[in-house]
Formats: sequence, structure tokens, C-alpha cells
Amino acid sequence: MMLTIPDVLTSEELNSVVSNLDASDFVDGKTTAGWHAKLVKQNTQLKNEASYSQELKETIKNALRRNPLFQIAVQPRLIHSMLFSLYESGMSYGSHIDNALMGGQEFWRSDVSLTLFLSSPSSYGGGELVIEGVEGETTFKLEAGSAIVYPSSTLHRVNPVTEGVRLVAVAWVQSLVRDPHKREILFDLDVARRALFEKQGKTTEFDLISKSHANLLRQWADA
Ligand SMILES: O=C(O)CCC(=O)C(=O)O
Ligand SMILES: [Fe+2]
Repeated sequence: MMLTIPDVLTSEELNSVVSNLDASDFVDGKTTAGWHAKLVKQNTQLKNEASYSQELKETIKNALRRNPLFQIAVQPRLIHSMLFSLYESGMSYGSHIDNALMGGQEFWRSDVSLTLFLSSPSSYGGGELVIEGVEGETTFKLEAGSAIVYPSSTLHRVNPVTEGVRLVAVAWVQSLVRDPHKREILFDLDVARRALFEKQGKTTEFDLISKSHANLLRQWADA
């Protein structure tokens, strides 16, 4: 399931993250890509060693933790990897698959990939994130502060930036529910029962959907 999550960051958080990013701390993005993704990755990214990098990552992780839509759609176990990427005119990231396992000594699975847009869409040309499905392609270019989450199992690319600067945070999450189809069933049930609760309160129907949701999560979660 691909899902757009509006307003992940408040405008204060967005301003603070963007104003802290200093272009002089960006280096060639090939260093963190798999051996085949390297061939098509043409961008720059924030040095992990930049003094403020951890703090910016924490701001974004906290914003995702408090976001109900992110929580029920992704069922995060751990947001284990995050990068800040900067694309100037002419830069792009060709079609690739993200590494299945990420980390240093300890490995985490990438179940869900996330792009948090940090630049206003009108400030740069091109730079769309394109998710390539068997049924066709879906293109995203979101407002600054909004995010798209999609299964890490998909081929995807970033179209060439034609003018301006595209700044994003990208992150990878290990989910409690590794199968995207199961995550979607849980998401639908959760959304439906919450809507029912809003309309009619804690009815027998609400309780039965809650029971099914909880029992499926019990069966499917690899906590
Ligand atoms: O910048 C994006 O929207 C996605 C980048 C990407 O696919 C990656 O870093 O693996
Ligand atoms: Fe990717």
C-alpha cells in the first residue's frame, strides 16, 4: 500500500530542519547505496558525521511516532535508517530496489520506505518520486512537510531535477507486520472501526471489528 501522510512536520519543525541543513555538509550519495543502485544514484546526502544530523533525525522520528496515520499504516517496529538527500539540477536516482537488510553489526529489514519532502514543490522542476508497479507507475511530488510511505519491495526512481533544489529525508522502517497485504487488511479494519466509533460509539459491531483486528495482529505481528 502506498499512502500519502500530510503535514508530518509542523511548519516550525520544517523551518528548523531546513534551516539547519547546510549544503557544505553534503557528500556524494553513492556511499550508502547497494552495488547496483550506485550505478544510477546521482545525488548528494548529508554526512552522517555532521554534528546536527542525529538531532534532525530525532525530530523527524518523533514527528512520525506521534502521527496516527503513520502508526496504523506502517505498524513500525523500528525506524532504523534515515538519510537527508539533496538533488540539484541534473541529479536523479534511476530505477532501483532498496537493500532488503540495512545496518552495521545488527541487521534490520526494510519493509517500508518513506520520503519526507522538505522543499516546496514549486521551488524545483522535475524530481518526482516514481513507484513502478506491475499495473503502472505512480508519481509523487508532495508539499514540504508531507510524506509518502510505500513497500520497500517495489522498484522506484527519482526523476531528474530540472531546476532548483529538491531536499528530502528518506527513511526505512522494519514493520511488526512484514507482509504489505496483511498490513493493508489491518489498516482497512482499523480505519473502518474508528469511523464506526465516530458515528455510533462502542457498538457490538465496533467490538467485533476490534476483536478481529486485535486477533489478526496477534497472529501476524513478529514482535
Ligand atoms: O528521494 C526519494 O524520494 C527516494 C530516494 C530513494 O529511493 C533512496 O534513497 O533509496
Ligand atoms: Fe530507494
